[in-house]
Amino acid sequence: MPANGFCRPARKHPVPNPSGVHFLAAPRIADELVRSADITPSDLVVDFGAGLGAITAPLARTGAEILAVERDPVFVDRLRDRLADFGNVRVIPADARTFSLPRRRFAVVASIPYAVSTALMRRLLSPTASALDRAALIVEWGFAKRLSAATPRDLEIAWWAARFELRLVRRIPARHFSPAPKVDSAHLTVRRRGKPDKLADRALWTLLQAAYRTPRAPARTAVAFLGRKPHRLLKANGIDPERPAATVPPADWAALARYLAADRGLHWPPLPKALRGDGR
Ligand SMILES: C[S@@+](CC[C@H](N)C(=O)[O-])C[C@H]1O[C@@H](n2cnc3c(N)ncnc32)[C@H](O)[C@@H]1O
Repeated sequence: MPANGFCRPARKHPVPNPSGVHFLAAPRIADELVRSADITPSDLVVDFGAGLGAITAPLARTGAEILAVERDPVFVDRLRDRLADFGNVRVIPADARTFSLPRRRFAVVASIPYAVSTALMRRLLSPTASALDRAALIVEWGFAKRLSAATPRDLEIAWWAARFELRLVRRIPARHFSPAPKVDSAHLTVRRRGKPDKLADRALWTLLQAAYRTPRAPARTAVAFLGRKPHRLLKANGIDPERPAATVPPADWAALARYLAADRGLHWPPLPKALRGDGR
């Protein structure tokens, strides 16, 4: 392994790359990514699409327990050779879309393949039973913009953003990958907001459904079904009652849901199965 532990595409022994994989070729960016996830030796971290280890290697040096998931058997072999000296890294030949997610609290640090970004985010962020705590990801620029927009464009992203802080850290120009892709990427961080609360999650889903059913209608109409005084309720929770429902920050809906979950006079329908499961 090179002294800095980074895995650039090897020039002397080229790896077949028929699928046009874009390897990260900027060690500084991999370091920043790992640093932004605050990884400590007690963490369990998954690197999805580990490739030749550009991110796995700096992750290994944190001393955390690392699961490096990679679908391509050629990369799996190269990765195993390269990281053989690290007892804290397990290279797992698997598809990120079906790999069994850890049951205990975990973090993800990865440059995830563009083609599976949505499927992976759905597995990590949608189920209330997901044990994901935080993530630092390299994703396609447009995807990062959609996820971190102040006004989520649909119910699914609002559900993610209400329970996780989704922050666009910086743009990563295409030239930092080899071969360079057509579009730029982004460093995106994900952090769970507060502790999971089953009843508050049910309240949140009900509120978001109401808000995104008529996204341009004032927020007060979205909460009218509760049978509480909408103006007073929203104002007391820092939400402008006249604001279009879909422009209310997802974190504000989450705070309102926690407040309402304490109201024993209200009953919340169970979550759909896809939102309850643990993504496994
Ligand atoms: C963008 S490259 C990133 C490689 C490496 N992490 C890096 O930063 O240089 C994506 C990697 O994901 C792998 N991959 C693609 N689809 C996958 C899937 N469904 N499950 C697991 N790995 C996948 C590819 O083989 C490739 O190694």
